[in-house]
Amino acid sequence: MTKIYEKAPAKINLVLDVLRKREDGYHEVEMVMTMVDLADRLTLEELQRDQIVLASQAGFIPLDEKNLAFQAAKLLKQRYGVKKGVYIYLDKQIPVAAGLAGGSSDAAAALRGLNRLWDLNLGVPELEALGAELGSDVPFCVRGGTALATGRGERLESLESPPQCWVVLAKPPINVSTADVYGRFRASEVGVHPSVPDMLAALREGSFDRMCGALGNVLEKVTLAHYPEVRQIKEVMTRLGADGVLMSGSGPTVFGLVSKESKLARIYNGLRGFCKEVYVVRMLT
Ligand SMILES: C[C@](O)(CO)[C@H](O)COP(=O)(O)OP(=O)(O)OC[C@H]1O[C@@H](n2ccc(N)nc2=O)[C@H](O)[C@@H]1O
Ligand SMILES: Nc1ncnc2c1ncn2[C@@H]1O[C@H](COP(=O)(O)OP(=O)(O)OP(=O)(O)O)[C@@H](O)[C@H]1O
Repeated sequence: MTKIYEKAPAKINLVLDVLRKREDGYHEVEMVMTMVDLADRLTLEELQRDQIVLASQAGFIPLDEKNLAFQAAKLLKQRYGVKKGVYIYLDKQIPVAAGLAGGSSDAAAALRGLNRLWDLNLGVPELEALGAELGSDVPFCVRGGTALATGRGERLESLESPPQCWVVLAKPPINVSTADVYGRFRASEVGVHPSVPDMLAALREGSFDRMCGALGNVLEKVTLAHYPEVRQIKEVMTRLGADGVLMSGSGPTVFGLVSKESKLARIYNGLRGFCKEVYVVRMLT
C-alpha cells in the first residue's frame, strides 16, 4: 500500500501591513512571509472505502470537516471527481491558533500529498488556486520558501531566502482568533506603516541587520492591546538580547531573530521562566 509523507512547516510574517478593508470583508495586505523548521507531519494512505478519515495524536483539534486538511481532501475529491478514500494521519507539532499558519500548512501539505497519491498531475499554480479557496495563508503554504504576499494574501511573488539565523518562538497560553483581530483592526489608527520595500532590500542584500530593522506587523496594535502577555514576551525577548523581535500573523506567538548561537541558551532559559511553549528553530532556506 502506497504511503505518502508530507511536511507542513510553520510560517512567520517578517512584515505584515494592512492597507484597507475590502468590500468582501477581507483586508488588503502586503506581507513578507517565510517558513521555519517547526513542522507538522502528514502521512497519507489510500483507503479501500470512499471516505476521508483523519486521525492525530493531538487531542485539541477538530478531526472532521472543520479541519483544514480534511477540507483540502474534500475539495480535491469534489473538484476532480475522485472516487477513492484516504486515511490522513496528522502528527501535530505546530501550536494551534498561534499565528503560525499550522492549519493552513496542513491543508497545503494535504493538497500536495493527495495530488501525488491520487495521480492528479496538478501543477503548483493550480494547487495554489485551490488553496486560496481554503484560506488566505494556504497558497503561500503550498508554495513555501519566502514570498511577498498581496491581495488578501493569495497573490504571491517568490523572494530570496532570508539570511540564515536562529528563530526563537514563544507562545503564551492563549488562543487568538484571526477573524477577531482583523475585526478589531482600524486602518485609520495605524500610525507608521512598516516598510515592505525596506524588507525586500534587506533580503536582496542578504543583510541580517537590515532585516531586523525592517520587521513590522500592524496587527500587533490590536493583539497587544488585548493581551498584555504578548507585549511582555516581546519586552523580555528584546531584553534577553534577540536581535529582532515581532509578533507573527495575528498572534499570539512572538518570534525573535538571533544571529549568534551563543546567545540562544540565555534567551531560551529566560523565556521558559514564564512561558511554557518556547521553540528554537532555523529559517527554512
Ligand atoms: C494573519 C495571517 O495569518 C497573516 O499571514 C493571515 O492574514 C490570515 O490568514 P488565514 O488565517 O488563512 O485567514 P482566512 O482563514 O482566510 O480568514 C480568517 C478571517 O480573517 C480575516 N481576514 C483574513 C485575511 C485577510 N487578508 N483579511 C481578513 O480580514 C477574515 O475575517 C476571515 O474571516
Ligand atoms: N489542521 C489544523 N490544525 C490546527 N488547527 C486547525 C486545523 N484545521 C482547523 N483548525 C482550526 O483552526 C483554528 C486556527 O488554527 P491554526 O493553528 O491554523 O491558526 P493560526 O496558526 O493562527 O493560523 P494563521 O496564522 O493562518 O491565522 C483552530 O481553532 C482550529 O480548531
